[in-house]
Amino acid sequence: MSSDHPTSPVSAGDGTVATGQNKFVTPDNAARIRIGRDADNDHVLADLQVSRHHSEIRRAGDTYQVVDLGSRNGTYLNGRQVHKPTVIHAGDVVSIGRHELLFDGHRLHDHVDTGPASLIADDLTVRIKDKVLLDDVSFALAEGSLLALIGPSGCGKSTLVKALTGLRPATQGRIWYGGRDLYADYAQLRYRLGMVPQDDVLHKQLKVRTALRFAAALRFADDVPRRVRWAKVNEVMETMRLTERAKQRIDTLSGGQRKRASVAMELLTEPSLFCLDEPTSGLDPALDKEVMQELRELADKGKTVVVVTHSVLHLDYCDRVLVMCLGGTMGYFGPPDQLLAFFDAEDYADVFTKITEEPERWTRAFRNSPLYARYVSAVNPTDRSAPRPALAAKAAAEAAEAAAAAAVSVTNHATVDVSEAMTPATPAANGDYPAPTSEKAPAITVPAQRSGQLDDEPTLQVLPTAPPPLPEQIGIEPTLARTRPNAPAAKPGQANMDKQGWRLFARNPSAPLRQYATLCNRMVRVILSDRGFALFLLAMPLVLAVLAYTAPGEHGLEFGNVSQGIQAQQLLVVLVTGAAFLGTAAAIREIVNEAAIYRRERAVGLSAAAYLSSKLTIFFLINTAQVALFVWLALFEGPPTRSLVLPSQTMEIIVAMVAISLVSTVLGLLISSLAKTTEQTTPIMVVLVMALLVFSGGLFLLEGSPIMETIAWFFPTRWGFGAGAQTVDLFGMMPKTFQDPLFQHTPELWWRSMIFLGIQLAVLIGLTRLALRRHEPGRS
Ligand SMILES: Nc1ncnc2c1ncn2[C@@H]1O[C@H](COP(=O)(O)OP(=O)(O)OP(=O)(O)O)[C@@H](O)[C@H]1O
Repeated sequence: MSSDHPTSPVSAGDGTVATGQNKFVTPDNAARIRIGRDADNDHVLADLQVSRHHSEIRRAGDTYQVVDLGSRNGTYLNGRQVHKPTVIHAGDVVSIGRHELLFDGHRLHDHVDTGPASLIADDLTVRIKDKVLLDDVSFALAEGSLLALIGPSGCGKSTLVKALTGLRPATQGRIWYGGRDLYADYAQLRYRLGMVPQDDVLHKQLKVRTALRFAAALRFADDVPRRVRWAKVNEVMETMRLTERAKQRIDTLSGGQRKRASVAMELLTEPSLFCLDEPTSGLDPALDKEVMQELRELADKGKTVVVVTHSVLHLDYCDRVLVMCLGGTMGYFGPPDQLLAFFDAEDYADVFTKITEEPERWTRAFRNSPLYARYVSAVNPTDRSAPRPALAAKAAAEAAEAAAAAAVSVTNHATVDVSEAMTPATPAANGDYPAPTSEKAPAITVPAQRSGQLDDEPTLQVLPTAPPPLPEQIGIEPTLARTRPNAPAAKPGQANMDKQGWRLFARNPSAPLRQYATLCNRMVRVILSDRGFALFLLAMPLVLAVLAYTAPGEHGLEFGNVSQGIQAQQLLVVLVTGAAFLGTAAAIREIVNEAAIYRRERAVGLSAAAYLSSKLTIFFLINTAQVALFVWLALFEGPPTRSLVLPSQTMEIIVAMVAISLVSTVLGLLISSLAKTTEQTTPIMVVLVMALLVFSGGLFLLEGSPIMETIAWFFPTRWGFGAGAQTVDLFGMMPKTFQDPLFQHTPELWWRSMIFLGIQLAVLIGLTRLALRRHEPGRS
């Protein structure tokens, strides 16, 4: 690219020119263009996912570099996040929020994705070990289409939705989203996808408005003011007709309202593609119809909507229906009004019977049908026999016209009707199904160009719209990626997710810190909203303290003779067990309970470190208070006679017990992130608390049994019990045959016990962070 490109005389005095919603800059010498949401940027992007000062394009000698300014949602170059100043080349696409800036060597052409995006599934196959869950599924959807996915239970509908949204990428095949490889560019494109899974992704204990406000705080750039976020929340509630329910708890909403709340949450980020997994399950027919109507409205507003449904009553609202057969194959893809004729069925029950009884036959029948040729092969990017070039040429001509028109009047998009691609198939030769009578003709939206001043532009500019699209970009064709040779492909079965982690934290600590504060706040609100759980947390230490008083003897942990030693040992066992129980009980369900929420929020930019830190902080505070109360009450009448390190004997015991409970909390969180269901956690907890008790060394002597002693090293109760025993000098009270050298009353041993607990804590936190990766989107 040349640096001697002429500078433009078209700018206003301040170097900016207003052009509709956008303005473009003509900086003198084009040394730098700052891009962001604030009005003081050279190029302003009105998008709540864009930070106030988001990125810069800087000149560096004869080249230009893109630099992220520590934005919350990142700057992407050809779909990969930019972590350091990176040189841009002609044809590169810099993406910021919903904006795509195409660099032509001199200028950046700004195209905003306001919704419409086409979708092509190309030969999607999902295998888990030897099992094929999805088998060669291919189809194309024009923007603004509504697709219903139907089929018998277990045929792979959810699997397909997970593949389409990158939650569990296909092990083979690709998805082209608006012409871009979804898996390769997933780190950036995931913000454009809306996904409403079967499980609710809002905390049901919260009120609708509160839950949506938290969702907005976690999704928008960290510097978006609260009033702007709240206004957006009000807007999406209005759109989904939830304003009257704003103060109602989500668990008191009807099924349909709950789904609307989930859709409202997704609308916050204005995604282009919406996938909903059984939003109508459990709803009565009226609500079912209502939800389908709403999805139709969304599609009419330009969103591409994919809905999994068991209900076939309202399929006529859809543009396309995909019938799946057991084994994950396609039994039908096409307009709803040709479906029954294709299956030669009277009703949908007949269709389900046929595909359940003879899935292979119907898979084959569809493969060989003109419907397949028309709706699948014709737009399948791998099928070179398809009549694509003609379509592309026609669309290219229309696009050129559209671009010329846009040169005069500035618009964000021009719409070119390429409905030919989507017109119904002609009747089959064998007359198996009738010719369609009516058909929506989805329009393919083409970015238009603002021109007029282009000839005299300065060296570096941002233009508010895109250049004339390449022919392949016009139809539902996956070729934008081909124009970007730098774009890395995704590995099979994976979607490219950039790791932000510490690098982002170092550049912009406010973003993850803001998330951390929001998550802590939300966790407290969720706990307080669940009165039963809050009372349980408060009652547990009281109940345990009462139980501690059932231990025989009146001397508590006082130093004394052998009989007092036995009493002290028994009381310490109660304290250690109580502390371990308090630690694990609350934490063990936490992550598995909200795994669906975590997965969804990770997909829209939640920091895993912020998430885990918030859990640790709140649980540590709760556990510390609980254990301190429990131990203080239990030792009210019998504190230890002497201490080792701290001035207060009781405090020293409390510190040891708190340490046990914190390590147990993290152990609970680790198990919670590994568990598949909440039900699994209860038996695991019972076994875990038993093991913590056995390996504490309080029930019987571990010394002298090397295997037991070695295993005990890995249990926090071993070191916590040891620290308590050292404080009370259990070694000094017990007869020789019951003396464990670990229990000697020395400060060195006490510190050693605490250091071991600290190491266990750190290791378990690391393991929990790793285990959380199981819930990451973009992994198979
Ligand atoms: N992680 C997995 N490992 C092995 N098999 C799996 C896994 N996930 C799903 N399956 C299997 O893949 C098949 C398709 O599952 P999927 O959930 O996609 O079906 P579905 O059509 O959505 O079913 P339903 O209508 O009952 O929700 C089922 O047989 C299921 O048991």
